[in-house]
Amino acid sequence: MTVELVNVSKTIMRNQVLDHVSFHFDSPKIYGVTGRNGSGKTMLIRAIAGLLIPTSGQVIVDGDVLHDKIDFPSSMGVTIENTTFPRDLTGFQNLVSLSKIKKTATTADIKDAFRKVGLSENDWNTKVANYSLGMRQKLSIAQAIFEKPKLLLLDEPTNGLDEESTWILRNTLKVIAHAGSTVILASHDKEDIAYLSDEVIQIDGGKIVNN
Ligand SMILES: Nc1ncnc2c1ncn2[C@@H]1O[C@H](COP(=O)(O)OP(=O)(O)OP(=O)(O)O)[C@@H](O)[C@H]1O
Repeated sequence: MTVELVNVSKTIMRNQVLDHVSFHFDSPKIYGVTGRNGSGKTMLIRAIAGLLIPTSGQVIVDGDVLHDKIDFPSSMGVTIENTTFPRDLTGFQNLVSLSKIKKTATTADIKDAFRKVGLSENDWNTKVANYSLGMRQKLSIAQAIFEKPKLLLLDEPTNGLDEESTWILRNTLKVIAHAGSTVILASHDKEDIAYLSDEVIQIDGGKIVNN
């Protein structure tokens, strides 16, 4: 999947959170977006996901302009900070209920996604109310990958993960990219960026500063 940002700017309450961002994302590749707190990483991810409408400029996904012909990229998985899930359902029940919306994934795909993020069968049969922070993070990533999206957008994916889980996830992301997807991840973690990125995007004050 290709994503083209053409002069994308966004102003929220006089704060310019994205400032004339132009970039071409391609597959199969992992893009690491990095920058200090408040630099605009999450805003960039949101704009690509169709969750933020630019004040000016365009986001073009596989040739289609977002908020014109389409509202969201057609094949997309996304994690945004503080994703919430119904707490009385198990992790497995949560993903089964999501899979009923688009009908693009089987229960085998869901179990496969749990394994790929390091959630055990015991974990995925536990109610989300009893999940730790790291387990919720894994569920959020499983939610993003279970439909095998062509575009995967991840905001701080290793936040809250222990070392073993971090490596399981990093290897999973490499496999997903090599299978042909475009992966864009925002991270503060230097090791995430160094190990995962085919291309690094440094952002500051809503601008890409390394291109
Ligand atoms: N809901 C909001 N309304 C208005 N401004 C916001 C909102 N959320 C974030 N901002 C502002 O947008 C700018 C970019 O924020 P963003 O969340 O993209 O930063 P970030 O690089 O992801 O930061 P962090 O590393 O802390 O996650 C900041 O100036 C922030 O104050």
